[in-house]
Amino acid sequence: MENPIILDGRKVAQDVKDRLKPRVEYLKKKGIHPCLATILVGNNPSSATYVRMKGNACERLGIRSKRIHLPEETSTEELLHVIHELNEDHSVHGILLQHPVPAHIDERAAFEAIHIDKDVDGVTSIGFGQTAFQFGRYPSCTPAAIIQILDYYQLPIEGKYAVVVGRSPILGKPVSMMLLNRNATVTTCHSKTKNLPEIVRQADMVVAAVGKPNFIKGEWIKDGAVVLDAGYNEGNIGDADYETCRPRSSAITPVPGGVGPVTISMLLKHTVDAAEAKLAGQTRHVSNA
Ligand SMILES: NC(=O)C1=CN([C@@H]2O[C@H](COP(=O)(O)OP(=O)(O)OC[C@H]3O[C@@H](n4cnc5c(N)ncnc54)[C@H](OP(=O)(O)O)[C@@H]3O)[C@@H](O)[C@H]2O)C=CC1
Ligand SMILES: Nc1nc(=O)c2c([nH]1)NC[C@@H]1CN(c3ccc(C(=O)N[C@@H](CCC(=O)O)C(=O)O)cc3)C=[N+]21
Repeated sequence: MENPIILDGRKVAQDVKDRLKPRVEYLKKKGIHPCLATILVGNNPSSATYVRMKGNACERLGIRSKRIHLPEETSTEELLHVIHELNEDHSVHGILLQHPVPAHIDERAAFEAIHIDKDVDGVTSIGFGQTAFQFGRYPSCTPAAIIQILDYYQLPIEGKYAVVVGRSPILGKPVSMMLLNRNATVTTCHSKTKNLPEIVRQADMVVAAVGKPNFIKGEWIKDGAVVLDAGYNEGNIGDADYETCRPRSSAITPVPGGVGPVTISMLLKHTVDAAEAKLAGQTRHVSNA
């Protein structure tokens, strides 16, 4: 392929945010100030950066951000307590617990503690199940971002063979479900997959969600495939080797400026959705508490 479409995540994110602005204004007029609580545990500098970016993006759009930073030595019980308090706090509409938390904490237990109405990042098992069954409100933000990019550029999903490399609970697994729900034929690969390059070579659409810099090679990419790189590694490096993948693809997300900014815009969208659901009084009917 001579001139692949460079899928401009900043443009997609701006479009999402522009459409949120009037909704935020309306909520405020009705006396509801949308609010996202972010929880950062420990001192991982890149996690701190992402959480700061999320909080700042909220505030730029007029969404309140309640930023909670807990020390590295926080116990699972202490973290659960903080989450329970946020569940009860009527001024908070969404809760984002930044992954990963320090290893001594039971991250799954912490995710599960988030009330389904406030699970704007689709991290609970109920949120995931609802995403898979197509009736839930908030899918995980990065998978939602990938779908948003495809739709913005009107790249068809139905009937395509999608290969997802990675199966984590908030990225590889849910994006596989979402692509399946859009009638793609999906293969999900992981660290025990044999012949990964051969599988990727069949794909019309490749989602890179591995967490290893430049892991997906250009030689694995079928001519004209669409490459969606969710990877975000030290030094702004994606999981797909951009220089070799780009010339073979028909469309590709760069890093930075691809999936990342759209992920943040989806988080804002889900927070506004949650505030609106509260205004409409819907949330009392859906509960995992
Ligand atoms: N842009 C954004 O908004 C976001 C970006 N990210 C980025 O996406 C990437 C993935 O994140 P995340 O899903 O949380 O990472 P995880 O580490 O949780 O998962 C990585 C997945 O990749 C698989 N994997 C590891 N090595 C190989 C291999 N050699 N061959 C095939 N599969 C392999 C693992 O397999 P197994 O299950 O067998 O261990 C696992 O399923 C990271 O770069 C992260 O920074 C993440 C979230 C949001
Ligand atoms: N519960 C949870 N949900 C997440 O969605 C989540 C998480 N935990 N843990 C960590 C990863 C990482 N992540 C990023 C989001 C945006 C950018 C982003 O916007 N990056 C900009 C660059 C920003 C810059 O560094 O200047 C870009 O790609 O253009 C990057 C990474 C979300 N994550």
